[in-house]
Amino acid sequence: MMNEQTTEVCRNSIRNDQKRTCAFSLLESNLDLKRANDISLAATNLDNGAGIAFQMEESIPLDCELTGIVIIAGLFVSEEKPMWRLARCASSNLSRSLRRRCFYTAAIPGPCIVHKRGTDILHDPWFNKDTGFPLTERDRLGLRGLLPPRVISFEHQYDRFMESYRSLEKNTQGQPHGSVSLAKWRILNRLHDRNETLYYRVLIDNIKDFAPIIYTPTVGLVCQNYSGLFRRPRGMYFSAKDKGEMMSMIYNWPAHQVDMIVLTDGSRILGLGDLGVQGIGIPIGKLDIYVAAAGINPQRILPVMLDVGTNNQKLLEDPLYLGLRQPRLEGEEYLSIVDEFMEAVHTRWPKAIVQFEDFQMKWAFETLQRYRKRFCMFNDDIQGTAGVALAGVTGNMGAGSAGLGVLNMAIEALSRMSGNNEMAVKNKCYLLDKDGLITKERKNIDPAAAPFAKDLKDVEGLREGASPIEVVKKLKPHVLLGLSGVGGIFNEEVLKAMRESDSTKPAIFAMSNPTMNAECTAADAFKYAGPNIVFGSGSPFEDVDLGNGKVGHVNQANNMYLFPGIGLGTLLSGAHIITDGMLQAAAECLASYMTDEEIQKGILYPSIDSIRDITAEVGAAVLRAAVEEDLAEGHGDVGPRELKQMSKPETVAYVSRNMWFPVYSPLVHEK
Ligand SMILES: NC(=O)c1ccc[n+]([C@@H]2O[C@H](COP(=O)([O-])OP(=O)(O)OC[C@H]3O[C@@H](n4cnc5c(N)ncnc54)[C@H](O)[C@@H]3O)[C@@H](O)[C@H]2O)c1
Ligand SMILES: O=C(O)C[C@H](O)C(=O)O
Ligand SMILES: [Mg+2]
Repeated sequence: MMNEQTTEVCRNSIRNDQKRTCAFSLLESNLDLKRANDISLAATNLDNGAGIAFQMEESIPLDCELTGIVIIAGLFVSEEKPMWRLARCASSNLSRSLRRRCFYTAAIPGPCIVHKRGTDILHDPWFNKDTGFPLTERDRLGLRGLLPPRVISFEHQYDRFMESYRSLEKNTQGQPHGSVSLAKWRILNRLHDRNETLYYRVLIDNIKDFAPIIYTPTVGLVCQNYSGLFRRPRGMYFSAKDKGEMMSMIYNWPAHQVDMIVLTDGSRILGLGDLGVQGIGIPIGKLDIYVAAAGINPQRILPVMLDVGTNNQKLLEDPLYLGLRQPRLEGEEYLSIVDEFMEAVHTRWPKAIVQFEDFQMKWAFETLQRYRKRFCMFNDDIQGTAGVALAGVTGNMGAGSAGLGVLNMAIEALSRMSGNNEMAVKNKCYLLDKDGLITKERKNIDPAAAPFAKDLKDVEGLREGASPIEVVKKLKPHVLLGLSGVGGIFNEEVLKAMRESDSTKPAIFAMSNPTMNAECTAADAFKYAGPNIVFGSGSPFEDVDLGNGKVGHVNQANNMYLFPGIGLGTLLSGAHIITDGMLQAAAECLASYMTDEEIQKGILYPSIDSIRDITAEVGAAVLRAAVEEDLAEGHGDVGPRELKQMSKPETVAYVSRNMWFPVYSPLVHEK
């Protein structure tokens, strides 16, 4: 606990607005820096919950010898520099083990009201702290005797988990990649089921290592094996059998408030096709990213599976399959189920945002048009993918929901950025699907693809249905974008043809997921198309060693860079719909995030490690677009007028400040 003298110095410093002195006092005093919770609480007391601001950059010399645990607690520091960013910056030079012990939090947790006691708390991952319950709390909540006597700190629990994870990595070396990834997913999933605070903390701190496990690509494998892996339900399942019941079912969800829903019908899971009810893994993974990247409170998220049957024969015949054993509903029958679900959600949580994910193309477009003016929703594959591909799009393979979504938005943005009219930009984009180049000669052309179909007289030397190699050889494109879901279609011949690109730095994006479905690997892209390419892939690949100390940089061109900011920005704006303007703002924000120098080096996106920074920027861009369109109704205590008055940096700071961060809150029981 903080001693009397230090408390007094800090109190005075705050009163006199000498925040720096206060920080120094904390560091130089003889504090017992081993008890994170104690310090956080002390800080809360000092400022009556308004928080302490520590000027971290100035107050902790980067080379100082730190023997204890550094506790960085307090609220937001200054408009331009949110607390956690300062903290991250200050802690970046510390050793790995000390860094992990830095508690940078944008807000000191207030007490959390819990309506249960005893084992019910231990079995509730929202509140459970495992061995971390302090003795006083064990008394208050009827937990004495239900846990081993020793109280283990959060940091200790964290280390314990990471040790077991690292030893799993060590012990499974050399084993097949898929089974190792599943074992890693299992250990993380068990923690998720048991203790959400610790789970999200390890996820946030190790996002680069863990994203490939809880999200793409391992989540694909999890979905494929879901029925066998199933132990406990997560999220909600609405099925065709629930027709007429959804309005009451929605009240079965235990949380009073839900901010973010990710919904799938399982019909196009990554590039793996129709996985029926097993697709629930996708909403779960996306929402984990929402918590980690956007700081959406995990008590306010809801993964949803809309089970309308499956056309996957293998699953229908699988005795373990957990979904409805019937073919997919079609037409009006299908839409009536989605309608009922949307109405039910809107009735209970009118402000909840619904992200449609991995719907097959026909329903992806149809539902987007049907709901986007009535509900706060967006389709991530159509609308969230565009910005990550916006680095420059002139050639496109895969005329599905993602490919068309990218084209639509990219044409608009590129024409705005370049000053060319949309038609001029569109003329430079060529669309291929499973039947090759799409031209006006195509029979039964999909209405969504029709605007991009080429007139044969404008594509001299090419024919309807021209193959990728024909198109690449003829057009010498600057950018080759793959959203086909078909692994390996950027084969050696196609990649070699990209050497003749008119650009000195051609871009090759193999965006299909998971890894097996990528249009090419990073290694093949650099090997066959040459070292000068810019490479992006939906699933992560290792950077490629090009010899002579040169590295072929791999960019993860995945909509995870955008959707968390779209959701968070919309939520904080209080807008009741998500407009093209808001989505465009998100895309342009990401497109302008990197410096020219970085882009020259082939680095198109920041490291996943800084996903919270990016999300804060994207979220702020979305929020400001909502304000400009007069759609922002405000959120919580912050009304539309305050939002309007915020400068750009103030908006970024506001967004960062509203990100939830996992720390154990004191639990208070109420009947
Ligand atoms: N990286 C990302 O952020 C991101 C975002 C969205 C989708 N995706 C991936 O993109 C892929 C497609 O998603 P979608 O929603 O557009 O699916 P979709 O089923 O709607 O569309 C797939 C399209 O690819 C075309 N196609 C199939 N075989 C082809 C071939 N051999 N050559 C050229 N085109 C071919 C199909 O005709 C169709 O037009 C999936 O693998 C998905 O995981 C990635
Ligand atoms: O899920 C992903 O990793 C990206 C995208 O939404 C997809 O459908 O592939
Ligand atoms: Mg998707």
